[in-house]
Amino acid sequence: MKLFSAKQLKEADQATEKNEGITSIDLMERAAGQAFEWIDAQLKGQQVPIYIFCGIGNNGGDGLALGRLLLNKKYDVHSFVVNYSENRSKCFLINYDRYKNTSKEWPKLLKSVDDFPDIPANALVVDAIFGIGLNRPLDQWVKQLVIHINQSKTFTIAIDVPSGMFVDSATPDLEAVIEASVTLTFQAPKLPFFLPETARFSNSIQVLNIGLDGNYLAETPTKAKLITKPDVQKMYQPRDKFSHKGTFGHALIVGGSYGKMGAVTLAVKACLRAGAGKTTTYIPESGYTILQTAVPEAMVIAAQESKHLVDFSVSNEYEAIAIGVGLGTDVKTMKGFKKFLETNKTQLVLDADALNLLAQDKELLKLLPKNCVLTPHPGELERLVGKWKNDFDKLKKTVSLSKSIDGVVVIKGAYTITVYHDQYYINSTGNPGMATAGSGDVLTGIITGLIVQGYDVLTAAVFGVYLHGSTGDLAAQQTGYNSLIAGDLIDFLGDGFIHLFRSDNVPQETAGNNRKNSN
Ligand SMILES: NC(=O)C1=CN([C@@H]2O[C@H](COP(=O)(O)OP(=O)(O)OC[C@H]3O[C@@H](n4cnc5c(N)ncnc54)[C@H](O)[C@@H]3O)[C@@H](O)[C@H]2O)[C@H](O)CC1
Ligand SMILES: [K+]
Repeated sequence: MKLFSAKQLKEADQATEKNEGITSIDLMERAAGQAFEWIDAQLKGQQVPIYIFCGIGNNGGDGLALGRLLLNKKYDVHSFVVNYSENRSKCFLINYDRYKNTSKEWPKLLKSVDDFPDIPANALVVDAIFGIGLNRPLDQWVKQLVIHINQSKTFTIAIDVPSGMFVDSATPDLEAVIEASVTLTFQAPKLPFFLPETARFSNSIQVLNIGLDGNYLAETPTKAKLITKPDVQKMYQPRDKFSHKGTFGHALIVGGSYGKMGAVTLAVKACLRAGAGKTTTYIPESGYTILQTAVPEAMVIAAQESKHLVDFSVSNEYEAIAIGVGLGTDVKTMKGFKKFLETNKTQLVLDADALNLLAQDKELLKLLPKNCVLTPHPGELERLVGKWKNDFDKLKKTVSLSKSIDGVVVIKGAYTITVYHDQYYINSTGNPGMATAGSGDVLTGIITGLIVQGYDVLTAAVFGVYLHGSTGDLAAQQTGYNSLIAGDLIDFLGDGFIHLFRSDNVPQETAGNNRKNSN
């Protein structure tokens, strides 16, 4: 699903008006009508005081049109115009008149803190102060109004975006943003709904289709995409009946150190479950028995050194090498790692301590082969690219890193973002249960397993991240969040694949039953 910028949404707006022969006021009526339908379907006529705060632009116009529709359906509506400027938009003014013709009670004008109404605890608040047109910090008194609404702790519905949130750049003041209970957003979600600093303001997103021009939406490329099930269904490569294990590649997992062999165990198991034809691990000698016992399906090459890897001389028979899980950052390991990078030509997935070694000596980044995949969590990313000022700056820095290595960078988090050059692929699956030791090792294994099967690195990263998250969601239905452990992600990976082509409406019990049947 494409995430359009504010500028693109305005262009889509114009294309719709031109191609459908409608005016912007018709489009606003459509948007407000959709918001009305949604709210009416929840309230079903229930009488609660509805407090609508409208700005003076088109977001405010939406709010007034919505207020009129609610009044027509005999809801108890109280409207306020937040008079932050004299530059009222045309569509706002038309809806202002229409509102006055519907209601005996005119919207109350708010001009300063003194005008703020008390908001009853049982009120439903509608935030239509600012939408995608916000382009500078809020005036002090408008910020106070936002704080006043947030402090009311009432159920708050944001129209299009929570007011105060910037769509295409960093939100300058995180205290001046509406904390929406639900965000009714038009046509497509907006990028900051998924970024760590701002996601909490747009809890529970409902996308309302207002029928913007289909051609414009289809043909306009966006920097950011939200990756959902239909996107990954297209990525899946079905298996040929006459395929054999050689068809699906050979992966090498390099890592492990004394006390951290579990990381390699998890990665190699995940790699096999993701579908790699063959896997080999290259580990310090002390891990030999552990690996052979824990994963009989994997081959093991034990290095001479017992506790840390020092020498990384591996053959070039693999389609991809994952390096870093449980590796450690011993000085001798660093030396060997550098030597390995100087000669290696195989596709790489770099995680954990391999990223920490790269961060210790950034010159090593120049030795990476084209099209490698880096999977940092925010701490590892910061060590690689330096401190960022905000989420947009973080993306910018990650884009630079991706371009400089000509590879893929996966920023792990609640909404994992895969960055390739200046494209962002935002993942929509996963849950807080996955914040557990070893979860990242499993992801490394999945991505590597997909690459060796023939998925290109970008697809392997985007698809792998989605699968990792959806598998976590399926696992959590059985374990709950607290009890989910990384090994569960491996156990449920098969369900993750099967679920790709199953209806989303499968009840949780059915998913659970299927799992039991398959065991
Ligand atoms: N195509 C669509 O997506 C549709 C969008 N609709 C709604 O329209 C808004 C966007 O409306 P717009 O008038 O462009 O902007 P806002 O209402 O968000 O803001 C009003 C106006 O205020 C000025 N401004 C910006 N920052 C500040 C500030 N800090 N203080 C004071 N004034 C400020 C700026 O000039 C803005 O233009 C969209 O979100 C939807 O809700 C349509 O209804 C349907 C089609
Ligand atoms: K809003």
